[in-house]
Amino acid sequence: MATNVKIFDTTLRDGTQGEGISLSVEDKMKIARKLDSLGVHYIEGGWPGSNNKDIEFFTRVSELQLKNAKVTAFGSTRRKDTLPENDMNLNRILEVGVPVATIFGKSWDFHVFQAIQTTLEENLAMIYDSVRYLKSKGLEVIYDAEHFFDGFKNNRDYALQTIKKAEEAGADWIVLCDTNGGSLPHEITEIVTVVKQTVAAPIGIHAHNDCELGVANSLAAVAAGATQVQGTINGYGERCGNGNLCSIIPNLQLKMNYSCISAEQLQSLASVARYVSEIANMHMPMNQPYVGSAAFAHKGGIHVSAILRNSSTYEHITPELVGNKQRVLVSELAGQSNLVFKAQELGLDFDNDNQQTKQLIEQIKEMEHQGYQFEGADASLELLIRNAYGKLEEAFKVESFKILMFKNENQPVVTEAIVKLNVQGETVYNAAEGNGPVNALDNALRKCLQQHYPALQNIHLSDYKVRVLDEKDTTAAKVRVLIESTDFNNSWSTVGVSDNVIEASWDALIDSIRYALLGKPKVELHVEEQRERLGLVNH
Ligand SMILES: CC(=O)SCCNC(=O)CCNC(=O)[C@H](O)C(C)(C)COP(=O)(O)OP(=O)(O)OC[C@H]1O[C@@H](n2cnc3c(N)ncnc32)[C@H](O)[C@@H]1OP(=O)(O)O
Ligand SMILES: CC(=O)C(=O)O
Repeated sequence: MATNVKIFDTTLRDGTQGEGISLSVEDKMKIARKLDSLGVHYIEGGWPGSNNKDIEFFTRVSELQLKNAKVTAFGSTRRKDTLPENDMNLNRILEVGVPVATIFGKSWDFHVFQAIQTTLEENLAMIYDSVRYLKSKGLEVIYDAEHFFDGFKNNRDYALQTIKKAEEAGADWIVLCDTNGGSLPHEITEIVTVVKQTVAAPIGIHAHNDCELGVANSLAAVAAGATQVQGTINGYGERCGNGNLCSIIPNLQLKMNYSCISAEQLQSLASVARYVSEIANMHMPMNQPYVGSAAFAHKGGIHVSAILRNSSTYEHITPELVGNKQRVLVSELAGQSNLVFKAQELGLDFDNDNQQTKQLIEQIKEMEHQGYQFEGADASLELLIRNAYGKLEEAFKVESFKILMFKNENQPVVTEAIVKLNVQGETVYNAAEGNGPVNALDNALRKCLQQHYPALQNIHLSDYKVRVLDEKDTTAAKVRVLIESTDFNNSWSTVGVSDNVIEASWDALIDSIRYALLGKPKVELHVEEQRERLGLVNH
């Protein structure tokens, strides 16, 4: 039977020590609920001795009625030369009413002298007294041996004495911390093996990522006998972060045959990772292993050709096991197989030997050479594919557009756009103002189309990015514009390229609206409505 490994999540404590991350109480509550449904065993909610926000989280967390996780509060061992019952940090842990306390103490003699400036004996007493005090109050106590690996390398005997003190005082877990993240996997293996022979309490690992080894070191510790892993979602945390649970959990479970969470819970991993990144307002790297949007995205034509035959040729696991999915990108590196895959996704039927497919691939490669980028503009790509195979019914044709901008001194700039379209045989002409040229064009375009296509009112632009393609030409440089649009249920991206930023924006905008109108029938106006629109109604 698979050995159980307990997952201790410290996103809400060590995760918030990462630069740029600040979570409100409400954010912490939302993340705690997600972590609980993911099935982690411990949620470290914060340090009640540090701030009122964390205290409020602990007082409110019972509202969540968590099903799987125990909530734990963090703190340090008592201050030097005091009694534990007089120590504010320890008492705050008791006051917030958690069932589990996680306290850290010093294992590195260098830190005892330099950071807390006391004697080796007093540090041992601080560890013993603090664990004992919390145990005497009935709490489960997790003892985090800060800098254990550095301490072991510097003074092995003393480092081992510190954890023996914690065990003697009744600690339920001894967690070995690679606090500075400087250890290598083989060192972790050797040291955890020695610790296993020295203490009987269950061992945990808390590995920082400063050598990009947070995950590898956590796995090495488990292989050497640790049965608790502390880490964070997406690896957030102090400096370079903590061991990333989004990689540690699937590695333990899918590669090493340990059991952490259920197979069903594992399938929510990618969505938990994205959810936490949204709440933390941290960009999620697309190439993040297991859970990133590119973790199973195939770009090279050789790869796509093979995965069409068998996905395992270029995928180390089935993406759905962690709630992710396979994607195929089309770019200048594509072969015909990439297009065949895309076409199948769109429900279009064509094969490799088709002459049109070959021409379309050439067209895409040439356009990418000119500066287009289709892997970030799925909707423009779909329009191109549909057009090439005669499956694109155009809702409208553009006849012309014009932009006027004027500024009087001390007055804001006024921008007006005039757009002329042919909407299935009918010429439509409209003008609109906007807070810039792209906004004015968008408004005029909608005015032309809205009456025939009411669905447009639910569609808006959610992002607009401009990238200069050849900086050396400065203001005359070619630019690529990427527009993201949404109708609240779906979002799609389109691209335009030109040496005129307005034209590039217009092309991306037109693609966005065309895509939005795919498959939408034109609503015919009654004679009265047409007369009203043309201003021929007598009021
Ligand atoms: C490895 C880790 O990630 S540990 C967690 C680190 N996280 C944080 O520090 C975030 C929260 N911290 C805080 O809010 C504050 O630092 C507090 C409230 C804990 C302490 O604030 P202050 O009392 O102003 O102390 P300050 O932060 O300046 O210095 C740390 C103090 O803790 C003491 N200390 C450090 N580690 C320990 C320990 N394991 N046991 C006991 N005391 C400790 C230091 O000796 C120092 O006290 P001193 O100045 O009397 O020698
Ligand atoms: C306890 C902790 O956060 C560390 O040692 O890194």
